[in-house]
Amino acid sequence: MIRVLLHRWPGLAGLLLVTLLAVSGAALSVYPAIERLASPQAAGGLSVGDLAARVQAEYPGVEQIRGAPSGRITAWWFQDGTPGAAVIDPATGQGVAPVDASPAERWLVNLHRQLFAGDTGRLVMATGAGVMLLLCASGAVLIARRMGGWRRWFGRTRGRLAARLHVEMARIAVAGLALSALTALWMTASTFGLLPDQARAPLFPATTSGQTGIAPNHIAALADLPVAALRDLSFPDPTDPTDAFTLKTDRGAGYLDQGTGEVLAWTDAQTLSRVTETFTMLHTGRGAAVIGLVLGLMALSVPALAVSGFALWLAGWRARPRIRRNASASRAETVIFVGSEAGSTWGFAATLHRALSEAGQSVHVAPMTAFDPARYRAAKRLLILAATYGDGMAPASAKGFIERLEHAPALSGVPVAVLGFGDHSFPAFCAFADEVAQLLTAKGWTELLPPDAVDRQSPRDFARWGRALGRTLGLELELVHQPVQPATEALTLVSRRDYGAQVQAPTAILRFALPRAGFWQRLTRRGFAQFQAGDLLAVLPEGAPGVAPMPRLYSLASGSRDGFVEIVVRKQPGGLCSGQLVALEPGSTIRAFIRPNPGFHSGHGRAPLILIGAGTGIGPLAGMIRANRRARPVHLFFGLRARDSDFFFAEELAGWQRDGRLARLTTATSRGPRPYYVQDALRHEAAEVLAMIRSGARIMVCGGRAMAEGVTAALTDILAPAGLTPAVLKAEGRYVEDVF
Ligand SMILES: Cc1cc2nc3c(=O)[nH]c(=O)nc-3n(C[C@H](O)[C@H](O)[C@H](O)COP(=O)(O)O)c2cc1C
Repeated sequence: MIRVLLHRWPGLAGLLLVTLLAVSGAALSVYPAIERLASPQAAGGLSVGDLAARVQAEYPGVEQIRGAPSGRITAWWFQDGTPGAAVIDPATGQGVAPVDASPAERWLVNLHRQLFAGDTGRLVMATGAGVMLLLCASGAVLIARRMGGWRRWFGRTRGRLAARLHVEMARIAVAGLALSALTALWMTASTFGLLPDQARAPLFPATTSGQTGIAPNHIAALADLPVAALRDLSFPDPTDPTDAFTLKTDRGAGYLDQGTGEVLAWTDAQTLSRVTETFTMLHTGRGAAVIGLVLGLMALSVPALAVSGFALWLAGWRARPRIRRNASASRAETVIFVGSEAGSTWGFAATLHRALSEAGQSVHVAPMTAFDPARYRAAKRLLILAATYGDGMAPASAKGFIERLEHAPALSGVPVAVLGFGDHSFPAFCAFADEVAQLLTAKGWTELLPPDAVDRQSPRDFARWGRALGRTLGLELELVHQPVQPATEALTLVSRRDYGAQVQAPTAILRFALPRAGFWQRLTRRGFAQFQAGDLLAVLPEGAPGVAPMPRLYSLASGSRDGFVEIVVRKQPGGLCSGQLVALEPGSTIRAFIRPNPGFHSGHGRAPLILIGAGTGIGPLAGMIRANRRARPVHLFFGLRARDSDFFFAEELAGWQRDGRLARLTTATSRGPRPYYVQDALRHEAAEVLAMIRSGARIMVCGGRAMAEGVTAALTDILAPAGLTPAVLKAEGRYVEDVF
């Protein structure tokens, strides 16, 4: 509700208006600082009386002197029949600069306050400020939720780049943006006379002394008044004895006799008008130039927030299949939650929605991020379809679900079923769905069905679960879902290098030409337009005609900047896809698409990298070293069987060592009189490894499961003297694995 109604829709609707307000406001924020630097300031002890006398000496026809909170003094006069005005140097009373703002500033002010459209424009801009305030308030609540509480406001952010950027900018800028929006609304209300804050001048005195000619520096009320407190001093007509000085200060307003200097009438400013003055100062920065500049800088985050917010919405919108006739959350009997990263689970959810709707139920489908039990007033059951990513992590559309579930009371009489979507070749098979199921039980939710899993988007697994669900609900439920694969590209093999024949493990490094990315891919930097080593190439094997093949995933040993697509493939005994790939000849083609794997990217920092790989696991690590053109310190531990048979990338590794991309290479060969594995090499170099970790190194492991377990055991021992564990490093994102 907060995310959608109070943040997403107002944000999308007000995107351009709020951006325009913020950018013009940021540009205007520099003027008060310039004004402050350019305006001569009054000396500390100077009184308004002395200032007025100095100005009068220079300009005998002076009519008005104004003081701004910034310290700028301006005067208006009438001399020899012509009006004049200038910024005044208080030390001399002489004009030093013209009063008028520059044309650029005037143009910006007109745009920022009223869109060049008078009162209507003012109201439009005020609506923009209102939307900004709403976005700040709802955004702050969403950040607190995402971070797991207000106290963790500045905690580590995770997730996609656009989401991270959005949160990181917002949590710094939100207070300033809210202040700018609030003060803008207040000023608009004051402009339209909606606040009872106008400094009410007292009634003009009915009688005066009838005398004229007192010098301003002889008027006690002016002699005691510091220049900083002056807002406006209007001089009387010396030929009219019934006229008087009009004085406005930061404390109030009144009239002074032009013959005796006596205070004829006075009204103190009301609290509200002081609030208005303070708010105006904060908003415009006039009188508080540094605050103005800081707020201006914060306003500059708005275009970036708008772009990242829009990109997030667009990505979510594109990833979600259109669910037709989605019942509202409050009326649905069955609520289906989807945890998905790449979108395929949404397809399963759409099939389930259609089948249940056809059986006469009202069904609502939502991402797991929208979980809010208070809304499901008519719900009789909840169904959770959750994929798993990384090392048992939540997928994008389930971020924050665990925290929400922890804080929500169980709905009584509303049982829940959890169906995991995963891939058995990952060690943490459906681990996120398992975590959800366990937490539901711990929080006292009733189980509708025992937790189940769909392996590699298997239509059979899904249909089996559907039948079990049907039995529980007393329905005939036949779920037929054939997952739709992303569009594939044809890749042509350009070269191959063969290894492993001597150790009965035929392996090839296959290099394909980079296919031309389509317009949309280039625009959104997806697919073959933008990938890096560690992402996955999903290859569709040739199968029996009419049968949709499941893609097989291979870690990429190259990035799009390399200009080719490279993978390392070992022929698996009886393996359909690996057999076909290893048999490819240059010129032949395969069909494939890119699966991003952001959890296994080397990142951009300068922190050292410890890369550990065995066998074909060297592939993505070699690609990361090739991309290391800025010579970040990289230490590679490479486990192979025998140097003369499967030392993949041997020549390139030597070249990368020479040109600084690879700082150090340690190989461990397992075949021979004394088998030696990467975990042995790690223990052997424990001191160096620990020193690198202490200096902030990130560890990346790629290869078979047994090797990864051996590495974890070795690192457990190596880290112990520093009071660290692999689990701690994993939680910090400094220890990542790509295990098969
Ligand atoms: C980079 C990556 C990491 C994955 N990690 C796991 C994992 O740790 N455990 C698991 O069971 N499945 C894992 N999977 C498999 C996905 O969970 C599975 O393909 C799922 O059906 C994807 O659903 P989605 O398309 O809705 O995101 C991973 C898939 C990818 C591409």
